[in-house]
Amino acid sequence: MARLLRRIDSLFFSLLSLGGKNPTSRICVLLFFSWFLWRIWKFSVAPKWYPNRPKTYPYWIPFVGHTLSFFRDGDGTIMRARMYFKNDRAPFKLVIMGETVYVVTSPQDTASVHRQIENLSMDNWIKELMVQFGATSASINAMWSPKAMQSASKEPLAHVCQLLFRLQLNPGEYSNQVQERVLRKIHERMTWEEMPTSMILSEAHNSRVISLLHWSQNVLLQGATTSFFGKALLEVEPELFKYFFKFDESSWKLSYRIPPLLAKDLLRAKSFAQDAMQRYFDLPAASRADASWLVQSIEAKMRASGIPSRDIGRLVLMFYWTINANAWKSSFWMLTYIINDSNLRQSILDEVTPLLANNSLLSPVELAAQLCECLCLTSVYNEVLRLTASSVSVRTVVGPAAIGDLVLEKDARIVVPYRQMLLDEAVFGPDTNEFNHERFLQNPSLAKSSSFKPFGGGVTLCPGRQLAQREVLSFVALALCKFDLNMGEPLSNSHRNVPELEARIPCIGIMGPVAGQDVHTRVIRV
Ligand code: HEM
Repeated sequence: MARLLRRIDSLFFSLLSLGGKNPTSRICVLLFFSWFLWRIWKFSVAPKWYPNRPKTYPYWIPFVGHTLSFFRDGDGTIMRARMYFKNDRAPFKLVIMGETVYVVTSPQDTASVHRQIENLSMDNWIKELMVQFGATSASINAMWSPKAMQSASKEPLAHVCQLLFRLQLNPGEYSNQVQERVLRKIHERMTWEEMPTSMILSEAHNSRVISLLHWSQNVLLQGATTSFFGKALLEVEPELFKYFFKFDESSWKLSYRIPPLLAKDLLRAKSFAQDAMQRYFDLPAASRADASWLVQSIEAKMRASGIPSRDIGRLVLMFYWTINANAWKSSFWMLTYIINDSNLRQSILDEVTPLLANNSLLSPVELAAQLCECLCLTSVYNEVLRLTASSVSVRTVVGPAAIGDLVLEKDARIVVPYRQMLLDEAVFGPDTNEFNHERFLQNPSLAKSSSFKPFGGGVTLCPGRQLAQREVLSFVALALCKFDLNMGEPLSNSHRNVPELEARIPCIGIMGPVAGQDVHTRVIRV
C-alpha cells in the first residue's frame, strides 16, 4: 500500500511538472489527474473493494453522470447499461443529476423490491410529486403528518387516499358503480351523432375521415372525467382536455424535476388544469353531488384536515392524471393495429359481433366482462400492453435493504422499468420488438409470466387494471361493430399507418405516438 501511495505521489509531481510554470496549465493538469484517479477508483477499484454493492455503469463527468443520455433516451440508456454488464440482469447503478438510482431489471429482483414494503418506500416520491404539483408545505404536511391521522388504522391521509382508490376500484360494490358509469358513458359517446366535430377531418354523406388519436382521447376522457367528477368539471372548464394532454405530454419533466426555465410548456398546462380543478372544488357541494364516491370521500377528508380548495385542486390533479393517462393510449394502439390487418379485424369481429348483437340484453358492465373472455381480443390487448407500456415503480431506500447479496445505500432511489422485462427475448421470443397479435393467443401462459407486469406489482399493483381493460375493450369493440373502419387517405403529413412509438422521452405508463403523428381513419356509418 505504502509503495502504491509513493508511486501515485511521484506520478502526481511528474504530471505537475508537465504543466510547466503556467498556473492555468498546472490547474488543468491537477484537475485531469484528480479526474483520472476518480475514474480508476470509481469504476476499477471500488467494484472490487465493495463486491456486495450494485455496480455503477461507467460515466465521464461526476454529478452529471448519465443525466444527459437518460433524458435523450431513457430506455436506451438502461438497455445499454444492461448490455455493458453482459445482460446478467443484476441491479446496477446510474447517476442522474447527482442522485444514485438503482435500476432493477429481473423479475426475481422486482419481486424482492415489492416484498420489502417497510424499507423500500414509495412515500418520498409521492411527497416530491406533491411539491412539484405546487401544493403548499402546510397541505403536504397535512397529508403526511401524524396530526392529520384520519382513520382507526392511524394511517396518514396520503395512505388513506391510496386505500380509498383501492376500495373504489378493486372488484366489489363501489367498483361496479364506477364501472357502470364509465362504460355507459363510453357507449353513449360511440354513436355517429356524438362524434365530436373537433376529431372530424373531412365529411361526406355517411362517411368521415377522423383522427383516431382524438377519437380515443375524447371518448375515454369523457367517460372517466364525468364518471369520477360528475358533469360540473367540464362545465367549469370545457377546454380541460386540451390542457391535460399538453400537461401529460411533458409530465416527465415533473417526475424528473427539470428546472422551470426548461419546463415552461409543462408549467403553463399544469397551472391551467389546476386552476380548473380549484374552480371545481370552489363550487357548492350540491352542484357536484354526481361525483364518484372516491372524489367526494377524498375531498371530505382533505377539508377535514384543513386543506383549502386551491391545494385540493393541485393534489387531485395528480389523481386525475393517474386515472386518465393510460387507457386512451392503449385504445389508440389497439385500433391502429387492428385496422391495419384485415384478417385480424375479421377474427375480432367474429368474436365480438355476436356479443354486441345481444347488446340490448347485456348491461355495459356485463358486455365488458364478456369481452374480457374473448381470446383474440384479449391477446391483442396484452400484446399492446407488452409493446407500449413503459410503466415504472419508484421507491426510496428508507431502511436496511438488500436485493439478493447486494446491499442498497440509504436514501438512494430504486427504479423498476418494466419495459426491460416486457421486451425480454428469452421470455417473449426473438420478435420481441414487433407487434405479434398471436403471441398471447399461442401461449396464453405468457400473460401470467413474472416478466409481464404492465400494471406493476406488490402493494401498489394498479387498482385500475380491471376498469382499464374493460373501457379499452368496450371502446375497441364498439368502434369495430358500430362503424366500418378503414385506413383513410392521408389528409396531412401527420398520418401514419402505424405511428412511431415515443420511446425516447421518459414515460411512466403507456407510451403515446411521436408528437405530430396520428392515424387518419375512414369511418362509414353502418
Ligand atoms: C393501461 C392502463 C394502465 C396502466 C398501464 C397502469 C399502470 C400502473 C402501474 C404500473 C402502477 C404501479 C406504480 C407503482 O408500483 O409505483 C399503477 C398504479 C396505480 N394506478 Fe394504474 N395503470 C393503468 C390504468 C389505471 C386506471 C384506469 C386507473 C384509475 C381509474 C389507475 C389507477 C392507479 C392508481 C390509483 C395507482 C396507485 C396505486 C397505489 O399506489 O396503491 N390506473 N398503475
